[in-house]
Amino acid sequence: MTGESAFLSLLRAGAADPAARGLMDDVAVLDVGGARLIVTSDTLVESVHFLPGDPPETIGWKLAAVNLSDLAAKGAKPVACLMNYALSGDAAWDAAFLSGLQEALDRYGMPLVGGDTVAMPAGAPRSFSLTAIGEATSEVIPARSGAQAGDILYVTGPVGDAGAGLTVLQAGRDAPAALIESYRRPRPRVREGGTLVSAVHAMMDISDGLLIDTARMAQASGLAAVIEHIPVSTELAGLAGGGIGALLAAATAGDDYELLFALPDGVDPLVAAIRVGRFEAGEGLTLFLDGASVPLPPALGYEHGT
Ligand SMILES: Nc1ncnc2c1ncn2[C@@H]1O[C@H](COP(=O)(O)OP(=O)(O)O)[C@@H](O)[C@H]1O
Ligand SMILES: Cc1ncc(C[n+]2csc(CCOP(=O)(O)OP(=O)(O)O)c2C)c(N)n1
Ligand SMILES: [Mg+2]
Repeated sequence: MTGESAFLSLLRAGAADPAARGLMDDVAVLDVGGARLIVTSDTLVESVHFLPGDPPETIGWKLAAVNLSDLAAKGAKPVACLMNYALSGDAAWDAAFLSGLQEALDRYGMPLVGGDTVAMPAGAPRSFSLTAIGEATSEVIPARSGAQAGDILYVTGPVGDAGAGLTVLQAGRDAPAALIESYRRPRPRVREGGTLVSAVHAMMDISDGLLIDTARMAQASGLAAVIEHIPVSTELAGLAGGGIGALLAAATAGDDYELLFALPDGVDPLVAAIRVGRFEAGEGLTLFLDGASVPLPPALGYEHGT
């Protein structure tokens, strides 16, 4: 057994506590003393989630942002966080990391209240984890599994900018600053999640790619999903064009941190959102662009260990 999804299947077999939501959601939901806490944890690893040469401020920012994005996907209000930090061996680097982290924590109102610090063996890649705690803002906390046949699927913004930013950085080429910024400093949609939470049937964030995350929402909801539009920014279209290869790259690169949500047909999203598809009875994911069926790419998105 290799790979993230196979390992998660093993974990799911033992995830009986309702707080775990079957390990099929972005977060755990804990009922504690009448309050409902939303808890999530994500890790960033050098050369896996960020480039060794990325500015340390941006890595600190990103560690907070990817966790805040999971809170946003449940409409949760950030409460506090804990960080597990591996010293980089360079005090100035560590201080710069913390300044970027603090900027994000201040921006989104999520104080750091604890954690742990270690040193790694020489030569080990940098690695950092953060556990974010939020407070539910709605009676029903949207899961990935609540989409209904006939629902319309939306995203809160275009996809593929971060993936393109990574590609140009890896190639050492020049790129529009907006693409690099999307890769290094994702903006979690905390405000939008709070607005959407009471209206949506299902919601999650897009970390691994529009196609794979839509397929996950469809599977969790016991439905088929049809993607009819892959929205890209003008910066990305200017760099990569609007051909099918560029669109599929944008829909599978991941690192988008936009919200993906299902709303009943005819309901106004109330936030800036782009319609990308719909749910219907059945199972699986299909792509239908410009009136023509498009074969799915071999990889629908990012999966660790594959
Ligand atoms: N090592 C682990 N131990 C326990 N639960 C895990 C582990 N890795 C992932 N999960 C759980 O599996 C589910 C899916 O994880 P993931 O795809 O990483 O979610 P997300 O993209 O929202 O971070 C979540 O409920 C997460 O908490
Ligand atoms: C250097 C580098 N290579 C590749 C990627 C692409 N990438 C790595 S992990 C990932 C998915 C998101 O990370 P993950 O740990 O799966 O977060 P989660 O889905 O658990 O929120 C993507 C798109 C990257 N961000 N940086
Ligand atoms: Mg995760």
